[in-house]
Amino acid sequence: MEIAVEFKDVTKKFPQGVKNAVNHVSFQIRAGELVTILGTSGCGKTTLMKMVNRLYEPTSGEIFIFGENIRQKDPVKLRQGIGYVIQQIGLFPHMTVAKNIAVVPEILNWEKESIESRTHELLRMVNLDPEEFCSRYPAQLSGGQQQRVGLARALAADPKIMLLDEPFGAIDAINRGKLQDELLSIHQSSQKTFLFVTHDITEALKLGTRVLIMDQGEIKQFAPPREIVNNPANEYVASLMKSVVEGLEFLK
Ligand SMILES: Nc1ncnc2c1ncn2[C@@H]1O[C@H](COP(=O)(O)OP(=O)(O)OP(=O)(O)O)[C@@H](O)[C@H]1O
Repeated sequence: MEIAVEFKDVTKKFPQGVKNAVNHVSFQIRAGELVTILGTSGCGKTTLMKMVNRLYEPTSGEIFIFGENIRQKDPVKLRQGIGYVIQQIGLFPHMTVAKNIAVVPEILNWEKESIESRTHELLRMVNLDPEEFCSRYPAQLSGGQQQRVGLARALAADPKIMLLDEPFGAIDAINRGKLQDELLSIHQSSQKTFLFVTHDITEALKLGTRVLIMDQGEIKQFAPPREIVNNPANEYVASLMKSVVEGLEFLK
């Protein structure tokens, strides 16, 4: 099986940081996996993710994407091939929904007709009617709709890898559940490799083909959800899983 993302002994220390934000981390992600990265606030999830598209550079260690050392790639070109969705969305406020989605295809000089048909296809994929939404501006959308457009924009140029950093963090529980289901079906139909950061244990277990659990910059377990639940590798993972069950204790 092809390896999409590989970290080899990667460490990141920020100049002001006392400890390493990411501490000697090694792992491999196979093409087509949806890996959720789970851990409490400050454990290094975002730092790990931002090294994949070179928003941060590792202090030491090497990162490979489809076998290529990303240090040898132009960061701008690298990012054009990697979709990126964050909680704060970052849609361009002065551009319509259609223009927002078309940003990368336009940079890549796609034909006008291809851009238009791709925009419509993507809006349908994230359950927004193109007729209704193409010409709206971000301020005229709900938070959940904005997040859907953010997802469509990240998918626009058909990247092989998608990075999602707490993309549904600010969405209410009902819409969050719907977006999770849509993400699962997009993942299943697209064959892309997804890395999805969350601090929500249920979300990590629901979405991940494998879950990468971090604590204090280190990997505590990297395994399929069922194995994490049935065979936690250590006390830390066991206590995380216990907290999910205990969260439902009040129902008794
Ligand atoms: N630019 C920075 N400069 C200095 N320290 C940083 C910087 N960014 C993050 N850190 C530190 O690195 C550690 C890991 O941060 P990171 O943002 O990766 O955590 P996280 O797991 O994504 O947390 P959260 O769930 O709260 O977003 C934290 O201790 C944080 O304070």
